[in-house]
Amino acid sequence: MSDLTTVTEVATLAAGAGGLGYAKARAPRVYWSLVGLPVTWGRFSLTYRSTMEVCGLTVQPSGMRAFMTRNMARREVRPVPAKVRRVSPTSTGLRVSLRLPAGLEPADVAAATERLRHAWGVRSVTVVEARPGVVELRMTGYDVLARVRMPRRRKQSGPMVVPVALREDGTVFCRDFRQVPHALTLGANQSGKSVYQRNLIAGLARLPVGLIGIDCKRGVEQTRYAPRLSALAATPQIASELLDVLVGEMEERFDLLSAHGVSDVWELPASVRPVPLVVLIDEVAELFLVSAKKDEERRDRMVQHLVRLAQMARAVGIYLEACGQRFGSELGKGATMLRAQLTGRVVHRVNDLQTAEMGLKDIAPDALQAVTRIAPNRPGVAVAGDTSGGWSLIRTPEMSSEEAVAICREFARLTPEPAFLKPFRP
Ligand SMILES: Nc1ncnc2c1ncn2[C@@H]1O[C@H](COP(=O)(O)OP(=O)(O)OP(=O)(O)O)[C@@H](O)[C@H]1O
Repeated sequence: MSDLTTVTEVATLAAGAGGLGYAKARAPRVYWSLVGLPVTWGRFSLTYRSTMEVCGLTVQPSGMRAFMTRNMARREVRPVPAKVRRVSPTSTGLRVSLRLPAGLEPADVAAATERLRHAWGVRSVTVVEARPGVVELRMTGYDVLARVRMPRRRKQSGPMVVPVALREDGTVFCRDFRQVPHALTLGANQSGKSVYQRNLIAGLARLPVGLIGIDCKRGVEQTRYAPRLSALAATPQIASELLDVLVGEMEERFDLLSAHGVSDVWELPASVRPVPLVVLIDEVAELFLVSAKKDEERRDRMVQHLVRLAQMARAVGIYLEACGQRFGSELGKGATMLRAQLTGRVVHRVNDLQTAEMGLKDIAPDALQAVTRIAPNRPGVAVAGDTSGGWSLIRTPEMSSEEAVAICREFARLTPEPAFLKPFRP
């Protein structure tokens, strides 16, 4: 929908069917730009000082400043709030950069976000520390996760960065494989895991990377992405052989690094750098489960290979992206060790607190409550955490499997076909 159409739509909705309230519900983004933004900006400017004062976000002025105010300016001495450095409107809200006075810290502002949200009548307020002494207040004017629309223009911020979802504060959540090489996505049935994977695959498909699928549910999820997959394992037996080959490839890549005297694949000249590989594992628990005693040896070997890849393969440009309903120690030997290496975590709605703990307790314990509050009628909403202890509420844009398949077909020419993966071509 073009902006012009949307503006016209708002006007029509407002005029015809129930006024601005109706328009607000049907086209919140345009309603925000036309009505919400000027109102909120005005309210913010007029009440900033008093709001900060009642929210306890002020400090006593220094002795000199109090003296000057009292004796030179002949004004009443009032507590000092953070200095507003910049106010910038966005398509989803308002961003305010604040210089904190001595005596206030970002945690003080973060603790007052609920009060600020009500005072300025916005949907959410998030605090981000921009640098020491400066924080950014990110306000959203409406529920941006109700119907996710990713910004049309996006900056490519790295060779392995894929935008996959929108955060509650209106910013884009990206999966950056170089920063967080391995990740785990958890969630109950119908919680939105497949749509998350589709967004990820659609983003990766556009990049010069090799995609390797491991889908032991006979390939029901991943076979459709075959045009863009360099390899696919649809049974535990083939997955085991594929992991053997990947570990061999990792060792060869380490030899290449040492021959060039570097410790990371990205330090190699582009002409000799091997293509980055992303291993997408659907329903990771399937790799751990065995139905007969004779399969145990294969399972142990496979888990051992996965743990080795997770521990070392980042340096040689091999990344793991695992997905499943649960991933606990009950899966057996190696499960906890592997999970500890999958440091990027995205947890959708889960059936019990224990599953949420498997995903987030070791990296962002504060986020557990947020996971348990995800409503069943909001598939695709998830908590994304990482090892920095930070977390955010995200939601993927809805994407059908046909759309993802079409993108894989469109970018099929980018599919690398290295010789060592030939036996596993889908
Ligand atoms: N971000 C989203 N926005 C809107 N609808 C979504 C979103 N994510 C998922 N859905 C819808 O929720 C339903 C379940 O999604 P999905 O198939 O991704 O769940 P799942 O966790 O993979 O389920 P299962 O484990 O049963 O395969 C689908 O109908 C899908 O269209």
